[in-house]
Amino acid sequence: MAAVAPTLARRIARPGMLPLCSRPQAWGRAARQSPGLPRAPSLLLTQRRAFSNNKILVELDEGSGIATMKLKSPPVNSLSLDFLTEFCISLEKLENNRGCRGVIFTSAIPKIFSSGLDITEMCRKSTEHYAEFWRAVQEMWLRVYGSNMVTVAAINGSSPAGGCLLALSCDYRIMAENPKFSIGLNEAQLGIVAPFWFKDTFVNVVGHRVAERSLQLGCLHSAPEALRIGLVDELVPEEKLQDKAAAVIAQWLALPDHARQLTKSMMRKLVLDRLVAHREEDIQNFISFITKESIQKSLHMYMEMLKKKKG
Ligand SMILES: CC/C=C\CCC/C=C/C(=O)SCCNC(=O)CCNC(=O)[C@H](O)C(C)(C)COP(=O)(O)OP(=O)(O)OC[C@H]1O[C@@H](n2cnc3c(N)ncnc32)[C@H](O)[C@@H]1OP(=O)(O)O
Repeated sequence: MAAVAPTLARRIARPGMLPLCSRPQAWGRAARQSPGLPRAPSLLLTQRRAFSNNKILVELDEGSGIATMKLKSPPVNSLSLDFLTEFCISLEKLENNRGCRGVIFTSAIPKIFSSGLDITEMCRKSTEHYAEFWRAVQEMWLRVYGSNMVTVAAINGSSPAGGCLLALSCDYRIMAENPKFSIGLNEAQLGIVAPFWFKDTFVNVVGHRVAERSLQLGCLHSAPEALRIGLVDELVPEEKLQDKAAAVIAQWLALPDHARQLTKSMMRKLVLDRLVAHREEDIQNFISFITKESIQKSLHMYMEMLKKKKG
């Protein structure tokens, strides 16, 4: 894993290279193993494979074909460049493993699913750094939103902004029914703007009106409210979250893979293609926005506010 990471990091970062996700993902790929094929009962019970790098723990149950990607980057699972690189490597490994047909994303950090993009990656850095970071953010979204596998977010904590985007990019969202946990695209509260593909993903889940209001106000919705507006699909007690997520994936995998995958592609292709077609422009747009002095000040003030809240 350590030997692969720098290569992939470079591939994500180099503007001249074909983006990894320009390869067909949810479309044009051979279907995975068809459902309903008998599996040896012993496999169902025993075969588990785990691999881990620094920030993500991956466990694959070979009997069911369901993997769990546990985010474990203390203190708050912020999406740093290193984290995003590891995330994409882990997901690519699963995507290339024909024995894996579904993934659960969850957190190993109590009370926090992900705190969103690492704000320090957006403060006082070089243009080259911003380009590399933003390409990695795009890559994460392209890979999850375009995945051939069934993807479920088991949201066991708060999930603002980029963390919410990760959940929104899945096929299904289950949240722990703790009213203290919140989720939403709160970028406006930081004085920044959710990019068009964050917005498109949000609109595709909750509809235009709810998305517009929530985005303009930078809302963080409590778990019950998230359920009410359709931002998450169901709430369950935290201790039942993982079992429920696996049960949902099994249900989705009961359908023929090719039909599910082509349908997913049909629903998502337009939005995915829009970013793929405008990837470099989107990076330049991010750079010109984030390097504005007023934006840097806003981010600085927000970080100070987080620190004060703590003290
Ligand atoms: C053209 C387009 C331009 C721009 C688009 C950019 C899109 C941006 C998307 C984003 O995702 S921006 C990030 C938004 N995230 C947030 O607003 C979350 C902020 N964090 C919190 O609300 C809380 O930290 C919490 C996640 C609810 C956890 O609270 P808790 O009380 O448990 O921890 P604490 O606040 O003390 O934080 C611990 C530690 O972690 C630091 N931290 C928190 N979040 C981030 C983050 N996103 N990035 C970097 N660092 C983060 C926090 O400052 C503390 O640090 P310290 O221990 O050094 O004080």
